[in-house]
Amino acid sequence: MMNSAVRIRGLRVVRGPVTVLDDFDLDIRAGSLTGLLGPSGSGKSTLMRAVVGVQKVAGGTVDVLGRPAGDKSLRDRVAYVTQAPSIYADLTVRQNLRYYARVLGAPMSDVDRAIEQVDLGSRADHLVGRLSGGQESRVSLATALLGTPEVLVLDEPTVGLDPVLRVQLWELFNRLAQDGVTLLVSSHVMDEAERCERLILLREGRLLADDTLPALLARTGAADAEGAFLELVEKAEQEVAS
Ligand SMILES: Nc1ncnc2c1ncn2[C@@H]1O[C@H](COP(=O)(O)OP(=O)(O)OP(=O)(O)O)[C@@H](O)[C@H]1O
Repeated sequence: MMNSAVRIRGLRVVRGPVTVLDDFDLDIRAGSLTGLLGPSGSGKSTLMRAVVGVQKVAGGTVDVLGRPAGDKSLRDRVAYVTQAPSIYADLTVRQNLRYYARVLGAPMSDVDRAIEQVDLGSRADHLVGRLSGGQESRVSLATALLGTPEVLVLDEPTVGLDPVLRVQLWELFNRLAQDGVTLLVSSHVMDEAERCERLILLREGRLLADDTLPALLARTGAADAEGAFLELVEKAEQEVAS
């Protein structure tokens, strides 16, 4: 049996007038790097919110590390970075991280390690308010690396980053997974699929595919993730029409 870090069964989420997820099942293996891909509005953030336990759900179960999502015992075992950075513009990078380390009860020695991991060593004493958007989102990411979270849920962490930095971050995610961390990382950039061990393709709250990139390409005959996605969308639409 798979050693699941995340186990979702029959999840139903309704936001306003929209049923975003319905009868949704998913297992994420412990120590894996899973890419959650799909167009804007497909339900990626909603799914991530459910995994970290901040989303009101209308039905089904979400278990993380064997506990219900959002359970108190998961507080320092699961880290979540949203698209909106929750860091202080009037503090330096290091001051922000020291603050979060204190809040989380993480050792102060984690601060410099996390700053190095996101490649912000040369900016450690700069005010966050004076950083670029990409640098700012890396400070957010660094806060999630404090302590030793077993599950990292990252909502579009590479948005606004240049290609070199994006590659570096995906390398970091892969290294963390090799060290046993379970990562769920969303993106609407299909070519990021190449960097994940496993892909989840979402469209309108439906799981279009849950596979490795090579398997997905073989199955669809497409040359890349974007082509595979379009192929699967077309197939799904034909099924609905027939
Ligand atoms: N606060 C909200 N109230 C009502 N509906 C919402 C709310 N937030 C999101 N939705 C709806 O839920 C659906 C899924 O949104 P979600 O943010 O999960 O998508 P996403 O794939 O993460 O998109 P993006 O890449 O743009 O962040 C969309 O139809 C959206 O309009």
